[in-house]
Amino acid sequence: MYQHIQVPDQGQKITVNADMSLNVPDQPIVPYIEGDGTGVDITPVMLKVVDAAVEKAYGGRRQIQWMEVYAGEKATRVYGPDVWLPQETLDALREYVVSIKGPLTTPVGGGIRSLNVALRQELDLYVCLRPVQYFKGVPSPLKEPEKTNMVIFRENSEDIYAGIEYPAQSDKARKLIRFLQDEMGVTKIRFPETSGIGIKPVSIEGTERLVRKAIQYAIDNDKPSVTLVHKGNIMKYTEGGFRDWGYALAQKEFGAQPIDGGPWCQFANPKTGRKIVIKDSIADAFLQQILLRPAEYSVIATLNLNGDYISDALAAQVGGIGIAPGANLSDSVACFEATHGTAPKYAGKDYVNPGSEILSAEMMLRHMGWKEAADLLISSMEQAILSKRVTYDFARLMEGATQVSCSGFGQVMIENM
Ligand SMILES: NC(=O)C1=CN([C@@H]2O[C@H](COP(=O)(O)OP(=O)(O)OC[C@H]3O[C@@H](n4cnc5c(N)ncnc54)[C@H](OP(=O)(O)O)[C@@H]3O)[C@@H](O)[C@H]2O)C=CC1
Ligand SMILES: O=C(O)CCC(=O)C(=O)O
Ligand SMILES: [Mg+2]
Repeated sequence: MYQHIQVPDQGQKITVNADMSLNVPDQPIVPYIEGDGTGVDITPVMLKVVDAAVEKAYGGRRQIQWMEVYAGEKATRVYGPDVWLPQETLDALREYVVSIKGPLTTPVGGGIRSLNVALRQELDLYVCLRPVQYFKGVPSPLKEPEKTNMVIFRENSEDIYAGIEYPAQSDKARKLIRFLQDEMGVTKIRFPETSGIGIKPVSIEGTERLVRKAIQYAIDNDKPSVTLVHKGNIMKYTEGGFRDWGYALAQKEFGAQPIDGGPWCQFANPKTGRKIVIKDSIADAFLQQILLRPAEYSVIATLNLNGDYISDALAAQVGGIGIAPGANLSDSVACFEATHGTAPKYAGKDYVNPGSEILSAEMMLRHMGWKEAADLLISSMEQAILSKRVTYDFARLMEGATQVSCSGFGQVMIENM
């Protein structure tokens, strides 16, 4: 029994088998978080468009029973002023296995820590999976945007996102700095009296489980390469560790052999026989190469902060974060969410592109094995874009476009199913 979550009368839970495959009933109960800011605009549109696709694909035989759960500002209205991420929200997301969320606001500087990060950490959703793919007709700053076709595996549970940091001039910052100076012989904190300080944990286990998923994805989807993106020349034992442990895992678990003495290595895809190259790139160079030579990159495995930057940069190459979907995954639980945030200046205006959250739902349907409904979301979005009835973000860059609202774009998609 929940305090504020209303479990739908109809429908059943999705369950997980011992081999981590899913049992998906025809009427699964799927929790959703509306989200802050533009969440109030895009989430209702996503629900409506997904319902229409499921109805069209299965003619009433299948239907999602949506169950609202609360986080962020809405949670504080439902549960009380300081309750941002209620325990029963976490319980429900775990218990119902597959869920979707709108964006949640995190203040800069002080205030609450990120609820998005907290959710990933509490549920150990260690993979942030963000596919970046071009839709025909989308305006892009690149001449050949179709050459950008990558899938980001961003480590979601550690790195500087662990939130171990202390404000400048606080007792804890002073204590930690004194410890570093007195016990660890550190002399290079330039202004010790006024430094805020943060800690960046990166582990062998955390790296291995992420890189394993990235390589398995390359095998399952017949991809030519996995690139480990890091800044290991500077952060040798965290980002450099990630690179070394990633290569070691590829050799140990997938039988990869060094190319020309390494460190790049390769193995034959056991499903197709085609070779998969494991390579690495230093993050700053990588950010220029994805613009200049995007076709050379396919699956990307990277740490939390790099993955955050790279996600938005790659999204821009194929038309922006209006159509950038994502998933947060553990071995059993999945919570889907857009790459973008709450875009507060547009909140409540029925204005922004709901495409990222709809495409996140497309990933969710595919994860559930509801391929026909997922395919309908893709084809109807393609049609909507080709007909140039698009939201402001595309309309301002397209010639001859008709600008539609957030809900209007949902309606155009439904008409195209
Ligand atoms: N997973 C999550 O819940 C995330 C939450 N956040 C949080 O969101 C808040 C705002 O962050 P901010 O840095 O402004 O980043 P946002 O991603 O919210 O917005 C940045 C810009 O991206 C464009 N954009 C965002 N959403 C859409 C959309 N649906 N359709 C079209 N364009 C869009 C807009 O560009 P333009 O101005 O050009 O129109 C917007 O100004 C912060 O509190 C941040 O912490 C951020 C990222 C992820
Ligand atoms: O948690 C936040 O507020 C921002 C997170 C973010 O930018 C991301 O996950 O891409
Ligand atoms: Mg981000």
